[in-house]
Amino acid sequence: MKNENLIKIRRELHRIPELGFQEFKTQRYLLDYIEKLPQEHLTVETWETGIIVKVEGTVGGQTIGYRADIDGLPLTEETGYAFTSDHKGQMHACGHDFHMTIALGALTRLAEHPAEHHCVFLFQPAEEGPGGAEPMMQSDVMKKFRPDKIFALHIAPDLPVGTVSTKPGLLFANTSELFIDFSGKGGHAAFPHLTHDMVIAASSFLSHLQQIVARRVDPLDSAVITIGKIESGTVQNIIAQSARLEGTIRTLSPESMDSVKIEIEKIAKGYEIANDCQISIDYGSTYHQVFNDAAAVDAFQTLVEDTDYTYQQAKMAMTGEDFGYMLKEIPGFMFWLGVDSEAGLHQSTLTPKEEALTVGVDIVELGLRKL
Ligand SMILES: CC(=O)N[C@@H](CCC[C@H](N)C(=O)O)C(=O)O
Repeated sequence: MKNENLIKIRRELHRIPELGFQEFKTQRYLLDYIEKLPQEHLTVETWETGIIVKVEGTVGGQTIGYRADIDGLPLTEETGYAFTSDHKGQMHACGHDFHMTIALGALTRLAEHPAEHHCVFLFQPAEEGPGGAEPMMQSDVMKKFRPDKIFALHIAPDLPVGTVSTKPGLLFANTSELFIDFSGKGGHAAFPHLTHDMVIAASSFLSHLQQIVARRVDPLDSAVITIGKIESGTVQNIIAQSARLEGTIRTLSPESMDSVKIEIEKIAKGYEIANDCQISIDYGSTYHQVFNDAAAVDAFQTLVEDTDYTYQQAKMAMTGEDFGYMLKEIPGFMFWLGVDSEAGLHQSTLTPKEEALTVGVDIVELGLRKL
């Protein structure tokens, strides 16, 4: 398939970003495309808003899987693209439009010329949250199509087009969402001593959270606590009776995740006493770390080095990916695909270079045929 066809698909998908488990138009778009491919070797099934496509091999034997995530983010796009999101406040700001297009490109090639072994394409919902990989793994449809090896890619804005990058072992962090609700006595702005101000409680709690990373986590280990959203108050002259912090925790090991959570809970107990308030903590969804199989990465590196594309050793990143749940059960790996964008992931101005689409299709096809 020519890059211009891939660009057309990417732009059409870019217009219709949808949040986790609401990817109805996206699923329809993907199914419409898949239905137009040669069907002789294909089996297509849906799971929730996701899709699984099996391409029967000409000989049989092992099954290799490729996973593409399909959801968008709650972010207002500011790219200035002519094909900007039709869905106000939602955007493909993490490259899932690329991931899906590349999967369709590779699927097209495989449907036309199947590999000797079987291949499975997983179009997975809800990577950004609440997480589609874990329930998809446990589904009956996955039991039927379960691959023996699996891989996936993620766009990398900081890498040039033509470069792919990964590493054996730990690639991405353990994650846990973090929702903290504060509730206390509000009142008149002029009489603070008669209230317990939840704006003050939540904002100092927020700063205190950073002390966990600075003083409770071994400096040779690593953790991130990010609060991405604060909500509190109704008007400038009422002391707020409630506040909410929304964020995420990232650690390099599941054990550090447990200790960070214990520290957060300890601080919360202290704040409840000091601010005469109630604090409730909800950890939302958690993702298992992305741990790449060393032998699979080694084989991938050899394959890529045999092409005109560049293989680069990656560093660990504090990104999360629910693909980690698939890798927990099936050997495989995730890799970065260079897309050279000045703006990074989760930014409203993310503009990955579309020349990277063909690179992605070439590499995914290679992996599916040769791994
Ligand atoms: C690749 C990527 O950006 N993934 C997301 C995964 C988010 C998981 C969850 N909603 C959380 O925020 O903890 C990321 O933010 O790393």
